[in-house]
Amino acid sequence: MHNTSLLSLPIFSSIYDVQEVQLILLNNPALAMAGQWKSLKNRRLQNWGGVVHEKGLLPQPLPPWLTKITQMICEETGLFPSPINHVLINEYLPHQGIMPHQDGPAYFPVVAILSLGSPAVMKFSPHSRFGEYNGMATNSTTAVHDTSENAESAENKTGLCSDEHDVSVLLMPCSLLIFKDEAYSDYLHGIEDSNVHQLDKVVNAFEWQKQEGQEGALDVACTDGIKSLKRTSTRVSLTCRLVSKVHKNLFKF
Ligand SMILES: O=C(O)CCC(=O)C(=O)O
Ligand SMILES: [Fe+2]
Repeated sequence: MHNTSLLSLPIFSSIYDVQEVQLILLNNPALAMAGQWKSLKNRRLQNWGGVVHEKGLLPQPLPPWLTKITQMICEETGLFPSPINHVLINEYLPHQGIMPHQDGPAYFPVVAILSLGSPAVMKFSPHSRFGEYNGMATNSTTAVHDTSENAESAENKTGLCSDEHDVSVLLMPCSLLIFKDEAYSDYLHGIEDSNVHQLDKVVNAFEWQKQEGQEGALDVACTDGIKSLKRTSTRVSLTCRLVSKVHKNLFKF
């Protein structure tokens, strides 16, 4: 994919402050309850809204403290044809991330990620090049997943080839990232397992530049002219999506 196509990607169509939401969430006991978390190799996960299968969702109602947020996202963005019905909460320690992956086919192709806590950088890499470089069909070489958990077992191939078409986004606390269209279908997204994230390809550098020198600004280091974000505390994210096909009964699949 060419740079022009990358520039026209509507992946940052809505980034706005949701400080009120952070207050609701960080005061919510469900987030603190150990029993709600599933520990994965490199992060912890809470699954809300039911079980996602390839053919649809076996639903469970979202709790009111989550629908408050998902309704707000639907209303503000106008991008979801029906209410968001599935939310994953991921928790990352400073050295943790999520492998490059593509979200599964069960989801409506618009993703809203609310970031809380420590900032981090998410990288979008075109996955057509995985096919080119590895001589395999694109879909079989990417970590397409339904629940985020399968991303753990996928092989990370980002080191194999040029990253000139990669695009990175700084995920600031209390921001909402929406990605859709080509960003959903033609790109993998991931967060590096490192407590230092490079800022040189970040498209929304103004987000941290406007805070430079101020109290509470990002912890940025500069080595050989390259600026990097130092991750020092936990990040929590809410990945909000819509599974269009909802099954009331497992046996009707
Ligand atoms: O934590 C994030 O920002 C990304 C999570 C994600 O990509 C996913 O749950 O599919
Ligand atoms: Fe994802």
